[in-house]
Amino acid sequence: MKILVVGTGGVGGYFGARLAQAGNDVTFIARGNHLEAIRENGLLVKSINGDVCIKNAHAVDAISDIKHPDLVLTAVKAWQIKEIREEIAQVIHDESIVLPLQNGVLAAKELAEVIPAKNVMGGLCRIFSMIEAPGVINHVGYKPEIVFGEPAGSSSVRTQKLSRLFEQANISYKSSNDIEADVWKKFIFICTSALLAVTKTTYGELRELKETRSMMIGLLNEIYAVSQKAGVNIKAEFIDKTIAVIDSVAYDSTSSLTRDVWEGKPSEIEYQNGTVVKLAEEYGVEVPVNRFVYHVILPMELKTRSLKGNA
Ligand SMILES: NC(=O)C1=CN([C@@H]2O[C@H](COP(=O)(O)OP(=O)(O)OC[C@H]3O[C@@H](n4cnc5c(N)ncnc54)[C@H](OP(=O)(O)O)[C@@H]3O)[C@@H](O)[C@H]2O)C=CC1
Ligand SMILES: CC(C)(CO)C(=O)C(=O)O
Repeated sequence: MKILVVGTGGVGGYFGARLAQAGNDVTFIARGNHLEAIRENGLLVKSINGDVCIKNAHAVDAISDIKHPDLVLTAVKAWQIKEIREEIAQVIHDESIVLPLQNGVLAAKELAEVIPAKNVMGGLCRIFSMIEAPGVINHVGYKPEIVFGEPAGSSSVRTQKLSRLFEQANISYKSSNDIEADVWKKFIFICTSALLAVTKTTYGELRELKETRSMMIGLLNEIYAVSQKAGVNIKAEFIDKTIAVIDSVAYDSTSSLTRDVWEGKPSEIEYQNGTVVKLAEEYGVEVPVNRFVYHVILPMELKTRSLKGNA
């Protein structure tokens, strides 16, 4: 299968390398010294599941350099979707699958505003990985998994095609019959990242102090209430299950947004708690904890973006 990985970071670098390792024709979109290093030395993925180096990885900086991919994995940060969607629309063919792996609930919608909706599937991923150095990805935690599904539910020829692809590449996957609910479930969980960021805690520290634990539970319940107004099919027990997951993750775990905020990098706050606040306003739901963490991070976010010329 001809695969285009747009964004060769923690996510795109890992999954793209596993697909290339399995013999697929993978092109990686990267830029700057990361692209140069990949071209010079190949793409090295260090992983708790076993390292792999894709020598002679096909890496370019322009999406327009590749024509007619069968599968496009979008693996840029959520706010970068709007920067890449026009170019993707220009290179795909009638049956290409565009599969977003972003955190948040807006990626598929933002892609389908420009790319024909029939080409866009719903998706998400789980992994703990990052760019360690130019040309080097480090997968340090979580069993990597891709979840995908038809926006309308049910299995299809292309969900079967993706299942075979990931199976052959030894990538854990779930073909979902309700990808909207799965994307929202991850969204509810991941929105605790901003609470970790503002309280300067790991999941272990956040959950053990009763004051921060109660904020965490409040934050989760608020997003659940928004999901119900949005008509997403999630049962109320999901919140208790999420709390149980948080109680079971390694004490020192954090998440990508938390680390981005701490490191003064642009973060996905607009696509996480910022989105919760906007949707809550639309639906008339009170979300005081989400509003608080969003507003605390916002000044740092705006400063970081203006310093980096990204505002
Ligand atoms: N990392 C993780 O553990 C997990 C991440 N996610 C989600 O996956 C998504 C991707 O995250 P992650 O992989 O961590 O992000 P990274 O920042 O590690 O990777 C994104 C890469 O895409 C590059 N990129 C962006 N736009 C372009 C462009 N136009 N041309 C070329 N390269 C480009 C970025 O370059 P540059 O830095 O120059 O912008 C960067 O190297 C996010 O939504 C995240 O929330 C989900 C689960 C786990
Ligand atoms: C929490 C985690 C690692 C799960 O995949 C994640 O999505 C992130 O760090 O952004």
